[in-house]
Amino acid sequence: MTTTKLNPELTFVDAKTTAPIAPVGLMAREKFNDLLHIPEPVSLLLVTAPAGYGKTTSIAERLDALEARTAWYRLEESDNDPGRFAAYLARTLNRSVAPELSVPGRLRNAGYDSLESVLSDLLGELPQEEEPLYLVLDDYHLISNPDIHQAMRFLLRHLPPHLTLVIISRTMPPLGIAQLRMKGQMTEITSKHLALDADEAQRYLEQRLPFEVSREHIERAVRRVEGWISALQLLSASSHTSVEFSEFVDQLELGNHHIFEYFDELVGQSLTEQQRRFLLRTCILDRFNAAMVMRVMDDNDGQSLLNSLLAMGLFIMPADNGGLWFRYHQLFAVYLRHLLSCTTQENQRSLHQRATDAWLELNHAEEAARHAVAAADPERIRQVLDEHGRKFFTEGQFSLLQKCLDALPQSFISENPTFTLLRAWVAQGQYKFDEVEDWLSAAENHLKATMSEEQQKAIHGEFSAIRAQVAMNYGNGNRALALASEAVEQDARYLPTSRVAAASVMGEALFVQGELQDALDRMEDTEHMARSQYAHQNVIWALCQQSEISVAMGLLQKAYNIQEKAFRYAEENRLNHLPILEFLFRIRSQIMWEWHHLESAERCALQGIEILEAQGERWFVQSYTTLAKIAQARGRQSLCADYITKIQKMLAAGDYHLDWVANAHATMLSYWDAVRDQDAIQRWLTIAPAFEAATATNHFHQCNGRNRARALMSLGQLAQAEPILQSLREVAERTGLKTDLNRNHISMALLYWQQEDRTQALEHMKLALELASTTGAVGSFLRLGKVLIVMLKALINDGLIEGMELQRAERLIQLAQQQRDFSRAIRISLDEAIIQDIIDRPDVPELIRTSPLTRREWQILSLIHAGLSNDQIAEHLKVASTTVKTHIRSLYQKQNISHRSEAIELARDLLSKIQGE
Ligand SMILES: Nc1ncnc2c1ncn2[C@@H]1O[C@H](COP(=O)(O)OP(=O)(O)OP(=O)(O)O)[C@@H](O)[C@H]1O
Repeated sequence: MTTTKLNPELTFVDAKTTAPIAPVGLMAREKFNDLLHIPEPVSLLLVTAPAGYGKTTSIAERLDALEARTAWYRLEESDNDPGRFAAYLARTLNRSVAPELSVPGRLRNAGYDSLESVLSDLLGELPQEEEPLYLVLDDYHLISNPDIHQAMRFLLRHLPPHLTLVIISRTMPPLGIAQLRMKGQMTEITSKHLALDADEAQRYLEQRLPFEVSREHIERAVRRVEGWISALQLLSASSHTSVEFSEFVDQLELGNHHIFEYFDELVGQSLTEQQRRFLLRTCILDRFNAAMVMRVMDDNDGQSLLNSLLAMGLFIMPADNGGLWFRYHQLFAVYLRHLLSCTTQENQRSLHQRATDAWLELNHAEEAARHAVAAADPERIRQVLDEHGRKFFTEGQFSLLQKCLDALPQSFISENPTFTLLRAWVAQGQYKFDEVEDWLSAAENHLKATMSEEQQKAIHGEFSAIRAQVAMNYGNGNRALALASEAVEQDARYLPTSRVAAASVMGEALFVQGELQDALDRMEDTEHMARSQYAHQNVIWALCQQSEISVAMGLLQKAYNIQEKAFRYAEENRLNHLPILEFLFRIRSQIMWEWHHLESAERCALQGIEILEAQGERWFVQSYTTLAKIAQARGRQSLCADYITKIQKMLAAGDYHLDWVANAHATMLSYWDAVRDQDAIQRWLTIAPAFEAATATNHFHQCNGRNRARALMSLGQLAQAEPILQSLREVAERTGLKTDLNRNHISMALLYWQQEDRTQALEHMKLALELASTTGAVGSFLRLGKVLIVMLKALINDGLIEGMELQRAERLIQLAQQQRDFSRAIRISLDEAIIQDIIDRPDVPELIRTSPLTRREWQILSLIHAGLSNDQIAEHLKVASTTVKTHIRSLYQKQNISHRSEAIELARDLLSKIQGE
């Protein structure tokens, strides 16, 4: 404790003892209410996070919003002087809560011997009220004087119950935090809490950006900046269009000049040589602890080195719950790696080699593999793969495996059956089927000379499993079944999951051939085999396949339950980061879309994107397809258009399975139909995948066929569409593809409606509604747009449905009314059912009731509204132009109309009442 007397001569700066001024566009952060508004006030509220994380602003905003009594003291370096510290502390209490304090006067005159005696007097003089008081010490990391720390510890020991000390700091203050934490006397707010989540970021950005940004881009931005508000501020100030926005976000991975400058200032000159070396050497690591630091730094006291860095308040974040592992903030890591690349002081390759060895010593194979790859060190890669390659595979670490295998010389692979199998499976997973065969043949040639016949037979069996998978992907079910049956008989010697894989292919082949029950049984067996081998990837895959088969059978609830099982398995085995999980999220989002739970569908699609982010955009086709469907269902045209453009580009650039392609095409066609882009539909027809009714024994061939029919329907070529739908229906009925049957009936209802065959249209709609009782389909109905309302109303008015179907129809009408269409013109026709509905409404214009129109006049009104000329109307109704004119005259007279525009207005008004627009 200091011995000099504390009686400073000061001219006070008022801003230091005033709460900060709120920035323009201050965003409320209600999520802190629970932490701040606790019934029993704690002694210490500790707010720690790196610079610019919103510590000061958030706490000021919340304390103000909660109308808490506060005293602020904003610290600077110069406040390390105890006299100055005491004077400002007394002043802030004096100004904010206790105008009668004698301490400031005594400090000025006689002075005090110690900070503790100042604090004792202050505590004694504070009003003893019950109302909570928050004493905020902002920027406490600037305090380095041990006397002040000691005084604060004294204060914490003697705080009255109504007083909470709020410490805002970039570093952990040395105030005996561990004890307070154990005693439950403190609340902590860290970067984890301060980081903006996607909802907050959306609110924050929407306020600042003059253009619309998709949720997907917002989530990506939040992930890249880890919710760091200052980076989001920079992002919003730097982007003027949504394209600039996403470019800025993408660029962050490579580095951003402004952010580098910010870090330059932050790190500044304050580093010792050893600390600098520490930063450069550890920035290549995804995470580190004291032991790791010791190894990469060749230092025998890793802990104290780590502590000295943590005390600097840099962007070092906790990487586990135990507080032993740390990592750099992603943007800070990019900055440090940039510095590393600009220096010759360190040899990056040897850093990575050292890291490989260190991780292997700690038995962290994945990290070891990543560093061995970064070091481009084949021997080390071989070592990692020898020990852990199979585990990477069963766990589904395909992209890591690929990187390892890419870095190995070809000969390393062909001489090793396990490496060859890994290589070939990875290639097949990336749809590089030709490469699969190349790898397998190369190994067979090589191994012929060195292996016994018995060994070769074993290898052949395992190779057959992968050849079966390739045959499957080429759509050759029979060959796949033959090869898989061979493989399933063979014990797996080189890759433990070969038999599981073969069993899975058999299930898939049966599925594709429309043998749904057998396929399901097979996939259940596969799941059990995979479980017994802890082959996580295969377990999830088998469950996803079971879910897909159940969807095909029309059992969407069952499919949902199977997905739940898969999610549980993933959670129990901590697999949430595995790429295969994207498959699970994707099929979950498809069910959610069908059930019209658009928010959940969107959430799942976005989670899929997050999981596959590191693998590259090529894999987002399916997620983008779902997002486009959701955008369409929400009537968000430009967003939907963006996704459609992206999907088109991706399909043009890559080779995808028909399942993905057909699904994407369905969405593209639906979009073009909604915006009436007939040229696009026409063009699509010229390049559309071939369709053969005989092969439509699975959902993707069914979807592909339906796409063709829907395209023809959009172009008015109804007669050509009809036989396609008929054949799809027949195959779906025969094989039990209930979901497809449901969708086929919906399409057929539309087809016959367009052909003005009301009876057939309604019959198919009725069948579709009946099937929907088990499928729960909603999305497929709503895709029809507003015409659905007319058909359903006709069904109801004609008394053709009752019970469950009636209820479903009413619900669908409601949803279709709420749905926003892209097209400005309302496209439904004034069918009898709709006309009746209009006449029955209390809010229709009087003349509609008093001078009723004939059926023909209604038809003509509808066609005028659709934008047809008199000649076109005559042609459409197959009557003479003069007849049309006569009807129009009568219609105008009855409704007291003199211009065509008034007729259009009248029709729009009437239809809008029915459609909910
Ligand atoms: N709730 C909010 N609404 C609007 N802007 C905010 C909000 N929170 C923080 N900001 C802005 O973010 C930036 C950083 O906030 P702030 O200064 O509070 O961070 P900090 O963590 O206290 O930083 P430092 O450690 O540098 O003191 C500021 O420009 C601030 O205006």
